[in-house]
Amino acid sequence: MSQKDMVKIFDTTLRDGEQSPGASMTIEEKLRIADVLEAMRVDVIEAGFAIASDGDFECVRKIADRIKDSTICSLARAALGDIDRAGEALKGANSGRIHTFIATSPLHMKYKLNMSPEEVLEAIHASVSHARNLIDDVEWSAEDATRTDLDFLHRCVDTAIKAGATTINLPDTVGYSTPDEYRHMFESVFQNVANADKAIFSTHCHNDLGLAVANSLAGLDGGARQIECTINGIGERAGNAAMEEIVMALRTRGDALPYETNIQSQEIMRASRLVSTVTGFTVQNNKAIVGANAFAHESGIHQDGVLKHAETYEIMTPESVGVTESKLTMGKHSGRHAFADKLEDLGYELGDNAFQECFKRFKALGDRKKNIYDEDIVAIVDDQVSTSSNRFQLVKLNTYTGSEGKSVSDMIMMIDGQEVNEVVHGNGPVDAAFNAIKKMLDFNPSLQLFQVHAVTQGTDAQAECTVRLEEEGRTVNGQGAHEDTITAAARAYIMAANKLFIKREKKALNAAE
Ligand SMILES: CC(=O)SCCNC(=O)CCNC(=O)[C@H](O)C(C)(C)COP(=O)(O)OP(=O)(O)OC[C@H]1O[C@@H](n2cnc3c(N)ncnc32)[C@H](O)[C@@H]1OP(=O)(O)O
Ligand SMILES: CC(C)C(=O)C(=O)O
Ligand SMILES: [Mg+2]
Repeated sequence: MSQKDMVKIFDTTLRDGEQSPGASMTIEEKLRIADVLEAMRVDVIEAGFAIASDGDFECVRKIADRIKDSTICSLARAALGDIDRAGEALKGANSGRIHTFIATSPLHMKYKLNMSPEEVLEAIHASVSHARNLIDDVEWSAEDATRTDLDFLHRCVDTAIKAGATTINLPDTVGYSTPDEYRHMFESVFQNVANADKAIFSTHCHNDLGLAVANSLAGLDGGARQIECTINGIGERAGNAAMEEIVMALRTRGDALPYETNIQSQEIMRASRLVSTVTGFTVQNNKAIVGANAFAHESGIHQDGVLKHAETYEIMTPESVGVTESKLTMGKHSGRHAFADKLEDLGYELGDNAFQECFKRFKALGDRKKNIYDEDIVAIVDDQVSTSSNRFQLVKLNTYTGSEGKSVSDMIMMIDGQEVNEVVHGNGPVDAAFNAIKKMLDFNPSLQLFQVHAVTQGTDAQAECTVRLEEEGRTVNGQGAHEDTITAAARAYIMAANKLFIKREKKALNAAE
């Protein structure tokens, strides 16, 4: 039997999440998100704030009619009209909840509500009792609980429970609290409110200081058994506690956090992508659990570790959150183990020398290029493999060019094991490079084709060049790849030259026989 306490997950992506500036969602989009939340087995879905608009009312109504496995909830101020509207929208729900709230901090009571503490207590009693007359499941929230005087908070909670609230939520509305303070607030309420055991207590933390998840978990230690959160942590200002972080913290650190949720964590990625698409809020790459880099490794030491045993650098499996597999991102920090693994994936089997040469070129490319794609590695390997045993090889090329005057090519080539250097002019950098090769090899074939394309996207993409040369009726093609287009062109030309010389030699041999 499990020793862990169950914690309800109350998702407010469709209510507090939608309060993020720019995150408005259509009814159809909200229905799609509600479907995914139900599939994740979220306990409570806060579908909207029914009084806010006819559209919000319709959203709550339609979600209540459609979703059968999760409790559907609507927010309502401490106002009878709000509560009636919420009750109306929830009529079709299998399991409905009215969530009514009022601010309890001195600041909010004085400046925003213009109400005395006694008036707020009366409003709590009136609103919760009214809601209980409409529905059995009533949640009451003390808005700005963390800046509320504790003695007054005890009285408010006591009043709400006496009036029939079944869930008591103590939000850190402005993300002001620290974990110790937040835990202590719950402990204080449990110690000072006689009937506290009659309700389930809930956390609702905002992320203004980046503490929303830590505070929510501290709330569990204080006795809360429901957490309010949103997918991707969206919500008012800096957002709410992120559901995926809470769920995976509880799952991964069950040893330190003895709580369980009903959430099907393999649905997390699907939910995250849907919310991101619908709201247009991209998830930052380094976002915990759902960021593009959450299961990606670029540095060689980490890649080596993950290849040998994933747990060296992964504290949860990618599959557990719905990611197919971890990603070994190839880049300048990668090492030989990861490069060998990538080559195997791409179907290459290289000998030792070719491997070392390709790895050297890959590292050099990594120094110049931000993202290295599979296509880049294929281009390097194909280029290297097809040129490594050739008589003529490019060692170094510098070109000097501009909008005026001739271009200059300063090239070193290896010709039959000897380095040869030429500095040659041309009409543009490619012409200068080709002239240098012609001079060093003392030949003058006709250029029939010169074609360049980018291997991947971006201005730092490698160029792949094709050159076709013709000499005395013999035609050959050469290819070359490099992040410097002129170098790629020179490599292609030299490859074609190698083929042409082989053909020449064959012809001479045939003639001699
Ligand atoms: C912490 C939170 O996330 S709270 C939820 C915040 N979400 C939203 O506000 C989104 C939806 N809101 C809305 O559509 C609108 O604000 C409505 C429909 C609720 C109200 O609109 P309006 O009647 O035009 O009022 P407005 O928004 O300008 O002001 C809010 C009023 O509600 C009062 N109020 C605020 N909270 C509460 C409360 N919990 N209980 C009772 N009254 C409240 C304010 O004091 C103010 O009253 P006043 O008009 O007497 O000064
Ligand atoms: C309405 C309440 C629960 C809220 O969103 C908050 O206090 O942040
Ligand atoms: Mg909130």
